[in-house]
Amino acid sequence: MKKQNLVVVGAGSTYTPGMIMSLIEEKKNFPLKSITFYDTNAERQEKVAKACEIILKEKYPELESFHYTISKEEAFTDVDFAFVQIRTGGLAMREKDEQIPLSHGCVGQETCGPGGMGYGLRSIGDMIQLIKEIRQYSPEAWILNYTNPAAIVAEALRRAFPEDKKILNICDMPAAIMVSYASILKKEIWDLVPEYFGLNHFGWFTKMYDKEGNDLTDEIKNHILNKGFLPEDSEIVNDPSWIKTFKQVKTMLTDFPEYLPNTYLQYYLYPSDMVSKEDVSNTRARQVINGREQRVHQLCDGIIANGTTEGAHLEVDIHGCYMIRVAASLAYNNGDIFIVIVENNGIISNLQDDAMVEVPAMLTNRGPKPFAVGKIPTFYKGMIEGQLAYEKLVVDAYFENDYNKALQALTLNRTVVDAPVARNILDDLIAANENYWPELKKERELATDKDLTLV
Ligand SMILES: NC(=O)c1ccc[n+]([C@@H]2O[C@H](COP(=O)([O-])OP(=O)(O)OC[C@H]3O[C@@H](n4cnc5c(N)ncnc54)[C@H](O)[C@@H]3O)[C@@H](O)[C@H]2O)c1
Ligand SMILES: O=P(O)(O)OC[C@H]1O[C@H](O[C@H]2[C@H](O)[C@@H](O)[C@@H](O)O[C@@H]2CO)[C@H](O)[C@@H](O)[C@@H]1O
Ligand SMILES: [Mn+2]
Repeated sequence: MKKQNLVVVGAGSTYTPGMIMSLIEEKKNFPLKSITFYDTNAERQEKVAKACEIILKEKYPELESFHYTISKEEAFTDVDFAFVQIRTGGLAMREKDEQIPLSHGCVGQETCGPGGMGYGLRSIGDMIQLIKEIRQYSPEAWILNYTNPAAIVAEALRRAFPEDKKILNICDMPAAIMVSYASILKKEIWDLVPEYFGLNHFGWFTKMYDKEGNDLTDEIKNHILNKGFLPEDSEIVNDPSWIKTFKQVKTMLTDFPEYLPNTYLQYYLYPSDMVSKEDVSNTRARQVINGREQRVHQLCDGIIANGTTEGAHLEVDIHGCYMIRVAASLAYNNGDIFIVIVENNGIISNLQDDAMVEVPAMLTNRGPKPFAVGKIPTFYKGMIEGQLAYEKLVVDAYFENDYNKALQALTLNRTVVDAPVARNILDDLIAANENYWPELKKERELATDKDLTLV
């Protein structure tokens, strides 16, 4: 088995120690020659990197090289895989994405609704720049992106790099949900074969099988309806916010019993309820700053101070394992099935071809080979088309510097709907993102630009 050279981009992320533990756990499936960390924030990366260096020395002695850098050339030269997990604007801007819509009575969430637009218009530019730079130094590398909002980033990358078939956008949410299904069924997640369709953070499981082909869907549904639903992945099992979110699956399944919903649908199906339960001074970003970020930084500080992982609470999580198994299937032509984000091209036959959809695909060294979904029923088609139009308009707004497209996007979003509210939120987001967003011009300014170009 050829050993891989991996670069982790955005290595100062709170997910990196979990990713390293998962790489250690999965070393037989995805053996590595080298790991390089890259981040624009040297200090944030160094803390995580120094701890990971100790973890790797103890638990991955066969790894030939580990180093961290802020030089793109050093980081991106001759890599086989790039795992990209950046957060433009950091958690501080995430907090604004959540607070601004809430202050107008709308859902305040990282990837859903106006917050997703705020985050998307920040992520796109950095992501395009990074892909160009990775390609400059490693034209053949697989680029696995899980930078959020994955739906908007995937659409932007589809447009910016139409010929590049080695960029794959992925989300871990379907896998985290499957960990809970596996627990209900007393099986391993890797024994399950899903049928699923939708957009990122906006989809449904239609069926769940085991590898022998037994249909387990009703067993899962009955369990959820009778006993409820809880997170089981180590990263979120004890997190009150995730527990609340998973519990909502029972409500969604009771109201819409046909398919098993992605947890993120709660924001689109019950927006008023979600808003009424939020505290604007303690949104999810604040909880993460005081929770996961602090915990990960303390963990790293402890390992660095002791010079050993002894006594450190280190865990493997589904986020890391999922990304790594996806990479392994691409690298070694395993043909395993994973839910990933790909261009529709007829997979969902009654949805436009150029939608970036989230569906199961067989992953080979030629890329993802998605399975046909066929026609989807009216309710899901309607929901998806509204959300898709929103996502496409956000990306239009980015590439065309068009204020009106952004306004149309927010007005279409199920979590907003009301045009004056959309305008107020948009104007506040523009003010908050002045250092990050492209300039959005109103119709009159765009028309003047056009006239000047013609002259
Ligand atoms: N797709 C999924 O299902 C999934 C799951 C988990 C996390 N995520 C995403 O992973 C990312 C990381 O999340 P986090 O909470 O750990 O954030 P974080 O802020 O802790 O880490 C992100 C890191 O990226 C760095 N960074 C920012 N811009 C950069 C750039 N242009 N180049 C290189 N590095 C840059 C930051 O300095 C930081 O160290 C986010 O985009 C998050 O939404 C996605
Ligand atoms: O609010 P956060 O920062 O805790 O989570 C936001 C992310 O939520 C999903 O990822 C889950 C993942 O599904 C689970 O397996 C585990 O690893 O925790 C993650 C969150 O902590 C979602 O898929 C991501 O896109 C979000 O970034
Ligand atoms: Mn996700």
